Amino acid sequence: MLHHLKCPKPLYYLAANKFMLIATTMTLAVVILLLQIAQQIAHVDELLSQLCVLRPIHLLFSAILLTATVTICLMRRPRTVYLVDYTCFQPSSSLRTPKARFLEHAHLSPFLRESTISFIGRVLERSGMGEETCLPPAFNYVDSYCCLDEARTEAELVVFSMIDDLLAKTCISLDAINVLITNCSGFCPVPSIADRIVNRYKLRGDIPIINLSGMGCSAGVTAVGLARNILQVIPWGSHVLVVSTEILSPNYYVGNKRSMQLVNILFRMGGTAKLLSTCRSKARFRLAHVVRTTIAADDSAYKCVYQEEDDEGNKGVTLSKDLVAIAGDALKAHITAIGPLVLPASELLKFLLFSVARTALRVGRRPYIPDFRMAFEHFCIHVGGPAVINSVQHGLNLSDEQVEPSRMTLHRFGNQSSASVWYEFAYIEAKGRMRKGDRLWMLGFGAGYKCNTAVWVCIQPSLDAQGPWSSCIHRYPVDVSTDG
Ligand SMILES: CC(C)(COP(=O)(O)OP(=O)(O)OC[C@H]1O[C@@H](n2cnc3c(N)ncnc32)[C@H](O)[C@@H]1OP(=O)(O)O)[C@@H](O)C(=O)NCCC(=O)NCCSC(=O)CC(=O)O
Repeated sequence: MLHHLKCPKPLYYLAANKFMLIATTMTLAVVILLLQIAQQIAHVDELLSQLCVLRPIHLLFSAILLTATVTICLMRRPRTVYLVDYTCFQPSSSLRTPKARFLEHAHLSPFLRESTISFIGRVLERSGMGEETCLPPAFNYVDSYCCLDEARTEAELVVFSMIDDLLAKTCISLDAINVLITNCSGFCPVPSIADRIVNRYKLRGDIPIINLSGMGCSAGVTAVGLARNILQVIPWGSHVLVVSTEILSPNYYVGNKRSMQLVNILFRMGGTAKLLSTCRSKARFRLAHVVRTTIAADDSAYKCVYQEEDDEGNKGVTLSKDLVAIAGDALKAHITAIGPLVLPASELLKFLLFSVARTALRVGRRPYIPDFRMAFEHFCIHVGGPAVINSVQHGLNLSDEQVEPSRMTLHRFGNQSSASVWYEFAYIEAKGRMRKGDRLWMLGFGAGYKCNTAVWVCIQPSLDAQGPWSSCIHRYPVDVSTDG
């Protein structure tokens, strides 16, 4: 993905600036310190005699000034945001859709041509998905008509069950939830999903609610970033409930355009609920960074995941064949922003030296790709499809073990849009791989086109963290190299 990366110049400048800043600050600090020591030695007697003439009122003013300065500095410092806990929707086995059933349904469809059905079969085999991924009941209807009630039922099933689990897990009272944020890209009923949550749980009347739609698969990270920003300005210790899902029933595509059928093939049910707070007492993770990059200004990037109607008027979402390359461009722009925040100085220095040498020697060698394995112990890469995962793996030089959570989530659950990265998070925890102090990179890609990051640092690993993997973690990892 990043091999066509020519020269991420901004990263070079940022690395150079960072070093210049560190070097200048350190030099200045040393010079000031030396000057002060020299002055003190020379004037120590003078200083002592001046201190003797200081009146108590001077000392009082100095103390007030110092306290005020420290208080202002502390107040202006951004508050740290924590993840109290999270839950993932665990679909019932009755919703399981083996590939044979999916294909049989395609055969029964009065709308699909033979060539479309054989395309579905080919892609299913190469999709990296197993036999246990789940779809809503509407996907089994032969006429594939989905009414609003059906879509609402799916939304309520997913959203209520994961919120119930989160309330039980965190023991938080409903009155302690101060803000609610939901994100669901393709199903935007009136009233919104967020309103339905307030209605179901009878949340307090002054709760601000935000409902994000049309924001694609990276919107889960967007919602976390929004929660972080809101937590900066509401009373300390408040809680924000963030709910991320994709509701599939109303978005089933019934036509024969291949790039629109791909969404039916790859996307599966899923959702997550998270509780964020500025209070650390019960938190399990600290939110270290949220960084968002959009390349929507570029026309092909804007149109590479695009909701539209085909020639016969069937609504669906087109996935462009260029999507993987465009995701690469978004990632390239993104690492320019995230690199200087997370990479150790040694890695930035290496990058700087390679870039200088490359420019000075004018060699057309591949640029140095920073080693993000030095910044993170765990990686949760959006489960876009096998081609997306492979390409991020190669682009960032990650090992098979580092992308294992992504491949296994694709195998067990399919592409669950913005919720996918949380099933990967749960996979790492269910495998018992999370340790105190570990850093996790959550990397979302989505329509727009966007690439978003959330970085989490583990405060307290869970002792019982099976989550959505409880019934199957012992069977994972599975070998997906033979699929297709
Ligand atoms: C679809 C695949 C699983 C197929 O895997 P393969 O290893 O077989 O690859 P392949 O390229 O040979 O593709 C097999 C067949 O699918 C066709 N094909 C592939 N991509 C296509 C597309 N976008 N539109 C139409 N056809 C497509 C090929 O032409 C080929 O057809 P033939 O067999 O006739 O030659 C993979 O290409 C993949 O993971 N693609 C990325 C899927 C994607 O876009 N995910 C993002 C979802 S959106 C999302 O999650 C959020 C976001 O990122 O925005």
